[in-house]
Amino acid sequence: MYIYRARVFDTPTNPFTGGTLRTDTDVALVVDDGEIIARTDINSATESYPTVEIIDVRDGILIPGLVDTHVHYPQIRAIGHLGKPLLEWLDECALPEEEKLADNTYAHQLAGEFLTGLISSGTTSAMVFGSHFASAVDILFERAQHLGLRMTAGLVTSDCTLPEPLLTTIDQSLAEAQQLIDRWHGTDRLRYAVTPRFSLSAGPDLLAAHGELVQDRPGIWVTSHINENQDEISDVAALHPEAQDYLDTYDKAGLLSAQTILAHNVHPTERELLRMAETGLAVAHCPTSNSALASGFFPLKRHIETGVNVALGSDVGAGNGFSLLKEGVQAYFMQQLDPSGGLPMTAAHLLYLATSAGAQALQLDAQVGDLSVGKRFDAVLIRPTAGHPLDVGLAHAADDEGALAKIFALGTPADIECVWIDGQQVKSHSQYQAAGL
Ligand SMILES: Nc1nc2[nH]cnc2c(=O)[nH]1
Ligand SMILES: [Zn+2]
Repeated sequence: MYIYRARVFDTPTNPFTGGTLRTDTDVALVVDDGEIIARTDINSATESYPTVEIIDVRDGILIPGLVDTHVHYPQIRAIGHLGKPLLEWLDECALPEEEKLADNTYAHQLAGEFLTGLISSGTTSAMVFGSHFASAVDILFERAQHLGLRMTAGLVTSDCTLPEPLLTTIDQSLAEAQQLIDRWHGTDRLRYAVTPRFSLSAGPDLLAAHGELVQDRPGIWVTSHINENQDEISDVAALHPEAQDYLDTYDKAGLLSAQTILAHNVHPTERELLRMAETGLAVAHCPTSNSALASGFFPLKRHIETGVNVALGSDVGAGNGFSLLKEGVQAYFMQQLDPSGGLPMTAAHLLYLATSAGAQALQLDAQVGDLSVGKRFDAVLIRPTAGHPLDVGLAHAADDEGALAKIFALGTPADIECVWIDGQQVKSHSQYQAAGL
C-alpha cells in the first residue's frame, strides 16, 4: 500500500457535454493492491493509514495513464516516411515492413521496441493492430503480459489485394484466431480483437466468417480502418458492390457493436455516422496520421453532434510517434485549421480524449481513465527536467488549465518521469533499464 501525495489533473466528467477539468494541487491517493481506495487530503490519509509510506510527487503533475485506441505493432520502424498518400504509403512503406514479421526473431525485436514506445510515452492501455502472422501476435501478447499492459489485439487478416505473404484463407485465419483467443483472451489484462486489415483487403466472405466468430464468442473485440482516404473509399466500393457504403461492409458481416473500434473515419456519410451512433462503436481519431498522409480533416463536430464515441489513436507508423500528448495537440490544430469549421477545444478536451474517452471506447472505464476512488492506479507523472521548456512553461502557467495546455504543447516522453499500471511502476527514468523493456 502507498499514499501518493500529488498535484492531479483528470477528467471524470466529459467536457464535450459540459464536464470540466478536475484539478487538485495537493491530494493524497491511497493505493492498495493497485486500487485507489481513498482520495483525500494528506492529514486524513495519514490519520487513516498511519503506517503507510508516502510518495510525494508534488514536484510534478500526475495524470491518468494514456489510452491509445489505434496503434500498429509491426510499424514502429516505418514511422517518419513523408509525402505519400495512404495507398502508396501502404505499398512502399508499411507492408514491406509487415512482411518481415514472418520471422519470429524479428517479431521479438519489434515487440520490445513497440512496447517500449508505448510505455515511455505514458500509454497504459491500447487497442493494438497486430500482425498478419499468428506467431508474431503470440509474441506480442507474451511480452505485453510480462509488462502488464492493458492490451486488446489480434491477428490481422486479409485475403486479397495485398502482397501474397500477407494473405490468408478463411480456414487458416479462423484456426489461428481460435488458438490465440484460447491462449490470450481474458488472460490478465489481455483481450482478443478480430482485426480485418480493411475492407480493401478483406472480401465479404472473410469478413462474414470473422463476424460469425464474434457472434459465437461474445466479449471478443473488433477493430479495423474506415473512410480514411478518397481513393481507398472508391476502391472499397468497387470490391464490395453488395454494400451500400464502407461501414456497411462491416455491418453486413456482423462486425459492429459497442466492442468495435474503427480508425480514421475522416470522410463519413451522414448515414454512416447515424449507424455508428446506433451501434455504440467508437472511432479512433488519429490526427498526426491524417496530417502525414494528407487524409483530410476529421469531422469531430459531426461525430459529437451525432453521438458517435471518439477517442485518440497514434496510428504508428503513419502517425509520427507514440505520444498521445502530441496527438492531442495535433487534434486541436486540425480543428483550428479545418476550413469547413472545426470544433474549438480546450486542454480539458484533449486530456479527456487521451484518457477517459479511450477508456470508454475500450470499455475499461470502470477500471481506468481517471484517478477516482475505485479505479486502478494507471498513472503518468509529468516531471520535466529543470530549465527545460515544459518546466519553464509550467512555472509560468497562469492556472491549472494553462498548465495542462503547456503539457500538451510542450510535453514529450522525456518529460514523463514515471508510469504506473495497476499500481506497478513500469517506467521511471532511473529504473528504466531495470524494467526489462
Ligand atoms: N493508416 C493506415 N491505414 C490503413 N488502412 C489499412 N491498413 C492501414 C495502415 O496500416 N495504416
Ligand atoms: Zn491504422
